[in-house]
Amino acid sequence: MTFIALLRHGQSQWNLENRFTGWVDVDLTPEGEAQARRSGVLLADSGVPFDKLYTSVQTRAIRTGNLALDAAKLAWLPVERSWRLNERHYGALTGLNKAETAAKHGDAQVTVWRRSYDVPPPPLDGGEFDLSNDRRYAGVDVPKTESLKLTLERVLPYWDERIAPDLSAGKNLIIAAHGNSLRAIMKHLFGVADDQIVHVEMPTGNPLLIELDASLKPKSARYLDASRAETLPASPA
Ligand SMILES: O=C(O)[C@H](O)COP(=O)(O)O
Repeated sequence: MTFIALLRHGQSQWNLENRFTGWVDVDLTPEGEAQARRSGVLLADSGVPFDKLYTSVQTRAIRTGNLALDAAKLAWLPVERSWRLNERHYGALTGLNKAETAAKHGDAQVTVWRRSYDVPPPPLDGGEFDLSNDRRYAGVDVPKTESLKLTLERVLPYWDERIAPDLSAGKNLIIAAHGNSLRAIMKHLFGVADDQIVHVEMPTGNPLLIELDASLKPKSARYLDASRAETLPASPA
């Protein structure tokens, strides 16, 4: 049996301020750092011998992974990072306050932008949150906006080429990433229907430990901090 732990970064400064973040490189709050350390203790307590950490190239996920590994006494684990595990790009919503945006455009529209499968927010048109010249993205066609579908379409090649082969080889993995890149992975793993993914949420800093069978289908799944768990997809495919 093989295990994968999906770990959304701990609370970030813009989680705290309730702002759309996406690809902006916002750091953890002290509470987020504590959640990351606590995640490491929970991962160690699970008894799973983890072999490798995957992260995005965003500071909040990188630091969450590092703090969790430190707390689990696993700072020696190999780490691989990819922009393909980045948060979904929030387009022109980036930087805006979520409650103010709902007051302006209505809750229904904001739910479509935040949780629908294939409706991207309006595109970002330059400005301070345009990261196309950030050297960490050299050679990457930095998106101007992404739906969850577009996010899954750029996560999946990395899953197929790097992550799935490790799992098939029997490696137990931790993926430290983001609410929506991890929702994309959950959709893929659990076979969640397009119109049901709206109901899937992932809490910050709470590892979701999934046991996979030989064909990489979930056999069981549980949040390691049960007191902050979200509902899991109804029936694993
Ligand atoms: O990018 C963000 O704003 C958050 O990390 C995820 O936000 P969401 O819950 O609005 O998808």
